[in-house]
Amino acid sequence: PYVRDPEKPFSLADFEIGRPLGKGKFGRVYLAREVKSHFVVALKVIFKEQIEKYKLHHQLRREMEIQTSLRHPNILRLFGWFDDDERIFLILEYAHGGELYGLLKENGHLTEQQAATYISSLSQALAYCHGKCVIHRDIKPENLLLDHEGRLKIADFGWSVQSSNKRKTMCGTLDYLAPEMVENKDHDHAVDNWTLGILCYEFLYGNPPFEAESQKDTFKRIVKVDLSFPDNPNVSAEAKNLISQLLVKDPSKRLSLTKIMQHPWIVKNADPKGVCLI
Ligand SMILES: CC(=O)N[C@H]1CCN(c2c(Cl)cnc3[nH]c(-c4cn(C)nc4C)nc23)C1
Repeated sequence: PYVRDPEKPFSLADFEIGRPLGKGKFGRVYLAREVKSHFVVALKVIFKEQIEKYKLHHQLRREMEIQTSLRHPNILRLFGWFDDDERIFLILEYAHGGELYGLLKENGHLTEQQAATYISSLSQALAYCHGKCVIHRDIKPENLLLDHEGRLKIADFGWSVQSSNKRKTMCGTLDYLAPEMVENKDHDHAVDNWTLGILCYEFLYGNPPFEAESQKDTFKRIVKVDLSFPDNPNVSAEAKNLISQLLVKDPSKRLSLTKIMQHPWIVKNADPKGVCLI
């Protein structure tokens, strides 16, 4: 097979560009193929004048250094980057299965096996990040992708790219923020544990637990932890038990990532290989 000289930097000429996958404030993401190897990637284009305008060089560099250093089956790879006069190009792993959110909206909710497998994968990915002192992986649903085997991939570098379909309602939503964040207190990695509780609820019921007509009402429901479980045959008592141990106001009292992975509902329902053939 074709082996590339590792020293030779990539350039745009090395890629054939395909359809747009998503777009956002800082640029677009395209399906692309490396010409010689036929290797398929997602190519994220960021306009330099946008970076200059918002003074975001150091944040972008930090995000790229972090993303390049993270190697985990549930974190989307950043293979490298290159630039031309007006654009920076990030060479990203392509997730063939698309957005997990699409699967959730299509079926209305996930099975307990799917939900437990994805919560387990997220917990493992976050434990890996926290182990490398990388916190605050922004795990909103639009950042969760699936590979060709249905394995979850966290695709976020802080450059939230609004994908090309649906989820316009997502941007600016408070639904996933923990109390200490909406109350603007300092927060640490325990916010991710809260978000896992939100996601687990949403995977099983089809919508986040504190959804309300207005942001103000969502805010009130979050700070009050106004949690209720509608009667639903698809949701077991163990699932509710896990969610109730994550959606706890005091960050120090939330179930740790290790305890999540050992929870009976996870042990019983999660696929050990993290693969959930859809
Ligand atoms: C957070 C984020 O980046 N969201 C969007 C934009 C790029 N991005 C992808 C990224 Cl960054 C990587 N792989 C992807 N695969 C897909 C995709 C595949 N199908 C069948 N449909 C889609 C959509 N999208 C990506 C998804």
